[in-house]
Amino acid sequence: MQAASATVKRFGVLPRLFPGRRQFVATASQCEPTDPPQSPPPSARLSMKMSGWQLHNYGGIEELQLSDKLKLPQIRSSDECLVRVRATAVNPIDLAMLGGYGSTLLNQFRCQANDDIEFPLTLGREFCGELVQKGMGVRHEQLQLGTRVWGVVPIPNSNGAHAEYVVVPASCLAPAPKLLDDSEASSVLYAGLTAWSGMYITGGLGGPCGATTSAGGGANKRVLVLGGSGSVGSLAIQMLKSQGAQVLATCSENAVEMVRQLGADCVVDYTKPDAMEQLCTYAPYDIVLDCAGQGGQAAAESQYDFRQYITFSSPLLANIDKKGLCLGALQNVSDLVQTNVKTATQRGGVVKWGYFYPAAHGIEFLSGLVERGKLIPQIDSTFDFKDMPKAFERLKCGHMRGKIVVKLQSE
Ligand SMILES: NC(=O)C1=CN([C@@H]2O[C@H](COP(=O)(O)OP(=O)(O)OC[C@H]3O[C@@H](n4cnc5c(N)ncnc54)[C@H](OP(=O)(O)O)[C@@H]3O)[C@@H](O)[C@H]2O)C=CC1
Repeated sequence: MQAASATVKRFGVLPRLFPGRRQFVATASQCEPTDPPQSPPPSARLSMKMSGWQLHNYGGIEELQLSDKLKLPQIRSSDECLVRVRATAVNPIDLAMLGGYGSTLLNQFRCQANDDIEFPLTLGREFCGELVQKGMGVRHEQLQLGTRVWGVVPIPNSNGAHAEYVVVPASCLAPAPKLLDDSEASSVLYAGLTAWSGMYITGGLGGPCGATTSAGGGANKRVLVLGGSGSVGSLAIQMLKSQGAQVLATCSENAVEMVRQLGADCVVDYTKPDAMEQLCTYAPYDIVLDCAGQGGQAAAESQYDFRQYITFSSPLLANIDKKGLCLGALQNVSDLVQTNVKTATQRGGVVKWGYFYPAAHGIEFLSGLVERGKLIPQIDSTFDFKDMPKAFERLKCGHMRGKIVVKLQSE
């Protein structure tokens, strides 16, 4: 009885904050009895305004504008959650989207889903924060109000994580691993799920179970990771080693030691004249994972053999930006076929395009690795929220050694 009244006090404020969406949002009595009695969560302190970085035009870093008068993003369907962001990260996709990359296709999704116009747009694909409100359909026991969570924002969402609050589907969230602080926890999932989907969905490394469950897999497979020093590459190496794969990785000279420490069995400095020769020595590879922005064309030009070459730098969105939906789609088919004809005849392998995919079982896989101490995030640099443009400047300079983190709250 005591617990129930405490909870009413805690969540009684929510329907008043969002009068139009009462049917989607968990209130006190609806959360009981699964919610244990807790001290008042931050939801009780939600205000209608928040700070966030927005774009009103595509362009350079100067287009990023900070405002403290933004409307909180709204829960629009019963499976969504509102999270107060404590830390977020800046990824190459943010910099690209700032310049308008992918807008032709992504706007189709955005406008269909939300009846929204293109701007304002808030970037930011991943975060660590606190669950402050959830839709009525969110029944996961682990997702209680007040839970410290980590999560990702699906690409078409126009409200990203470079703001005090973000709304995402519950499937894009999980409790943040206790071993990681907020900054570390904000830096894993976007790159981690990219590597995971490349390996297990596109590459089929663990068979059907690897793609549809958190089982992983890949023991004794030989994988070459191009760009082992960056965000995706540094996580891919650790994920592969945790599954018993043989891992070769490329990076530039000053990252060789770091990449070795991540567990790569052999590290090749790609700037050395004999780099290609060295890579040929260890071929053939079951999978080459291009985390270095090389693209499919590089597969045809390589001298080593492989079964699959999976690049995360596909021309898919750029072709559609350039030629429109129909002609761009045709161009994509043509590019993929042409690249594959070349590589099949020259190297005997296939080229595939890999993508970030926000799969709940991928998050579960990554959570498991962190909890077992098999995956340690690499942080390149950390910035305060007010210095977001500096974080973008850092990314623009390149030569990343892990992730760029932006903190909203001190830990
Ligand atoms: N399709 C998708 O859904 C996604 C695609 N991506 C793409 O994947 C790629 C990797 O992303 P991310 O890890 O975040 O990027 P980062 O910028 O964090 O890492 C790239 C790394 O590659 C190194 N590098 C550059 N050139 C080479 C080379 N020729 N050989 C080996 N290493 C090289 C860089 O260091 P240095 O220059 O010092 O060598 C850097 O450490 C990017 O192109 C990104 O756009 C990422 C996420 C999702």
